[in-house]
Amino acid sequence: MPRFAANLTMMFGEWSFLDRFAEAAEAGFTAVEFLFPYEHQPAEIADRLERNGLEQALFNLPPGDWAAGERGLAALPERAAEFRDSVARALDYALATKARRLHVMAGLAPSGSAEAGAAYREALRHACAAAAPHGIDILIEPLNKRDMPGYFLDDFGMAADIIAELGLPNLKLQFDIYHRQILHGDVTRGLEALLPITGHIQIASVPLRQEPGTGELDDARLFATLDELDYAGFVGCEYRPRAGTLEGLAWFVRAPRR
Ligand SMILES: O=C(O)C(=O)[C@@H](O)CO
Ligand SMILES: [Mg+2]
Repeated sequence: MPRFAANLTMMFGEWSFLDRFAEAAEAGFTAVEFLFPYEHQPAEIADRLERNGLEQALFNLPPGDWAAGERGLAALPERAAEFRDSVARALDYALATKARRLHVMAGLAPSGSAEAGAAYREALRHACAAAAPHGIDILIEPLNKRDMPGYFLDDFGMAADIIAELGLPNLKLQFDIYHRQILHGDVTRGLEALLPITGHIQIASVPLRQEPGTGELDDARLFATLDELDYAGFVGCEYRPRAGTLEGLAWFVRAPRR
């Protein structure tokens, strides 16, 4: 069974953000992820991880003005300086929390735009160079067009091509099974083909983005497939509980504590 990371942005919303760490540990999780830690000091997050014996699997770089609809900066040529600042800020948090993976959001830009493509590649080169000395991977995640209309990285083939083209050892794919199913389907073959370049996996039911096992995919079989493929990374539980986080955990198989 893969090692699951509770997504503290979507799960445990019944508690305040800092209290979600203890609740996740109590529920049996040994790792967590979330979108953004930036409303709290790095030391506060590190303390919650330490106190609850949790590993920080992943979080995102600052995405620009999220409340105003921004969804990342990397593919926005006019925001290159701000993007570089966001890399430094995220690395401060990654070092404090011992996170080994950072998700770089591309932003809203036409997928076919040469200018956006060039800015994106330059941004990824910069992020990977800054993260590499710390043993940190930079992840890119294709997002489906229904949840994230206008998002630059909207295709798994495009992500794989960019990773191959840049050839950076710490640039990896964030394979979100929910987005994969909506964008392309063919999830098992996708995992088989892309696992060598995958640094993180996420799961949610399709189409409602709720608990695994409640949608159109056979999630238990996909977890077995990950075991068969010797996937040793995390599976982030990036779903919105249907009727309470704890009430919806019947699907969850606790990993032995490491
Ligand atoms: O939406 C997702 O899926 C994510 O993983 C986020 O980090 C980006 O919105
Ligand atoms: Mg995701």
